[in-house]
Amino acid sequence: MKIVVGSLNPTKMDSVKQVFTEEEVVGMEVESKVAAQPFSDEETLEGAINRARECASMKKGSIGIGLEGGVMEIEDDLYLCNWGALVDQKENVFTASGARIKLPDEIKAELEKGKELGEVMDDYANKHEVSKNEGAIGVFTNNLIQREEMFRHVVRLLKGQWLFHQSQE
Ligand SMILES: O=P(O)(O)OP(=O)(O)OP(=O)(O)OC[C@H]1O[C@@H](n2cnc3c(O)ncnc32)[C@H](O)[C@@H]1O
Ligand SMILES: [Mg+2]
Repeated sequence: MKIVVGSLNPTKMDSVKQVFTEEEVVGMEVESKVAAQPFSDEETLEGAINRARECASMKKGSIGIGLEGGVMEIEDDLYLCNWGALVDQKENVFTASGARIKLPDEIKAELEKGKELGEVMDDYANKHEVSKNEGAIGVFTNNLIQREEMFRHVVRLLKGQWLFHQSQE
């Protein structure tokens, strides 16, 4: 069985490979069909589902996985949010979200100017491609939780729900 991941970002690809160890995992760039920087849970989830659906439809018999990063507001605070979706061969859709942390107000201010978090984080941390490495979650947790580990948890939640569904059939 083939797993198609809707991204070439190594944190996303590696997280799926860590969870689906027996399967062939391939990545492809697909459209999330939402803003490059989603600004709510709903929009981030929609991006993940769109990616997963497109991947699942690419090759018959394969499973599609979409992972999407975004931010969402709770009162005046902005939180990092991440969503994942798995679409199986029968077009069943499973969804799960990742851990969230509050972003500093200075990051919020930059995002409100219309910048993408990836770009803001590179400037903030004075690093290159934070989003493909530890991620914002890594920077702001002193690397205790990095982006790949956070996505790995999401992918495990997806795989587990899919396995449970299969066990009920
Ligand atoms: O190639 P894709 O799969 O699109 O990978 P991406 O890094 O762009 O990731 P997303 O589209 O899922 O995330 C939307 C935006 O938020 C950024 N982002 C999300 N989570 C992040 C994190 O933990 N650290 C840094 N940037 C993050 C990301 O770089 C994008 O600008
Ligand atoms: Mg992106």
